[in-house]
Amino acid sequence: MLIHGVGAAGGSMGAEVVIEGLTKSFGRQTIWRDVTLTLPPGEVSVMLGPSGTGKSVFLKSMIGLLKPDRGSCMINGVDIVRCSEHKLYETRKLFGVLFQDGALFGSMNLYDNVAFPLREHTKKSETEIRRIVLEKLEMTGLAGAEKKLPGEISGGMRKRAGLARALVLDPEIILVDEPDSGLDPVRTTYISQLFIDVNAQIDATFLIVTHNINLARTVPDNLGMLFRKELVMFGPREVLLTSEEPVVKQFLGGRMDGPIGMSEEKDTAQMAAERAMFEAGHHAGGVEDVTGIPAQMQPTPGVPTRQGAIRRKDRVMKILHTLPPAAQEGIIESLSPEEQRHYGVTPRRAVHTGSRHAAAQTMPLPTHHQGQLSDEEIARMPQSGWPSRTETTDRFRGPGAGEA
Ligand SMILES: Nc1ncnc2c1ncn2[C@@H]1O[C@H](COP(=O)(O)OP(=O)(O)OP(=O)(O)O)[C@@H](O)[C@H]1O
Repeated sequence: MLIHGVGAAGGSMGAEVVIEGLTKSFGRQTIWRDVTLTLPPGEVSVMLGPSGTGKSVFLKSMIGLLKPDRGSCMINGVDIVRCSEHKLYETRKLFGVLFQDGALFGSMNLYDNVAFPLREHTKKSETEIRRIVLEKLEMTGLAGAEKKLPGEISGGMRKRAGLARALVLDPEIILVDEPDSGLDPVRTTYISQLFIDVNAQIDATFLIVTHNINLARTVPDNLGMLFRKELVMFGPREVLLTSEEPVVKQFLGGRMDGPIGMSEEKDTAQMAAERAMFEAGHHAGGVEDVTGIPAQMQPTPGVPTRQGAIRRKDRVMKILHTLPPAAQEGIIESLSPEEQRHYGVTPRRAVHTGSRHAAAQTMPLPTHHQGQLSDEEIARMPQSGWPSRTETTDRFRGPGAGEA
């Protein structure tokens, strides 16, 4: 998607979202409990989870459309769970939300749909509104489609129009509910590329909830997973993509072999019976040979560098020693030789095989490191070797393990 007329990422950076001990039930049914995680500013995070685990409820709780029973969700010093109606109204303006079908008004053309929040929430003149609407339509590849009604365009276009509308109030946080629903894999990749490009242009914090494994493996900086009413894990993408946690492994492989069953979770007897079947040779489905950490999607050439990705490098290097060995290795391998020197780390494997490294070799290397840590800060970073597997995986297990 070509992006014209939009400058380098400027203005404010995305907001950090700090969620602690968040619990939500409807009557006696607990949806999830004790969810603790931090969405780092300007980074892209994906929340995975089998159907019905409450991913949509989670998004709605973040914008105060649903009231959690316990816990807090802090954004710029405001707790969405407990703040006044007035504060909630103000804080909601920081969010851009892209609902599954774009949630457009069927009787309004795209121009009026995208202009709607500006007319509703600002006192801007129609001239100013026109400038903003056309800019956002251009950004989302919809220039020229202003007069179309939602019913006259494809599902992918409706989603992009929903995104254009989510962008008009300059959001600091963008929430996306199942962007791939109803889209083919190619269109899903295009919309993913658009998220990365928009993130690079406006540096907003993204949270995308999805079932889509491809998207989860290639788009975000951070991955989380909800299962059995809890946040199983949340952390840098490399942690989940190399995780041995059965539910994470099963989900990312799209396999039948594991704790997730046909409708909800399996009981022990069913799991054992199925295990025997898979061991006897029945194919568990999914993509078992696609494991490890694929290259992350990058902004389209010509689009500014992602400030969130730059900050993330320093952030993950600071917590590197707390991560499981396979994740550490993945992170170190994702750095250019210059960055490895800058952070004082070396890849463990001297000889690489596989497509990821081959791809990395053909990419132009940055001419200077992209992190922002001073030499002194790097000197103070714990580089105490490789921690033991048990020590580190425990940190990424269970609801208490939410720090990104
Ligand atoms: N307003 C509500 N009142 C009562 N129960 C609700 C309400 N909203 C959602 N639920 C219940 O919460 C659970 C989680 O729903 P949610 O839509 O968040 O799941 P999800 O993970 O987004 O699923 P999917 O991937 O299928 O969209 C479901 O059992 C649903 O019935």
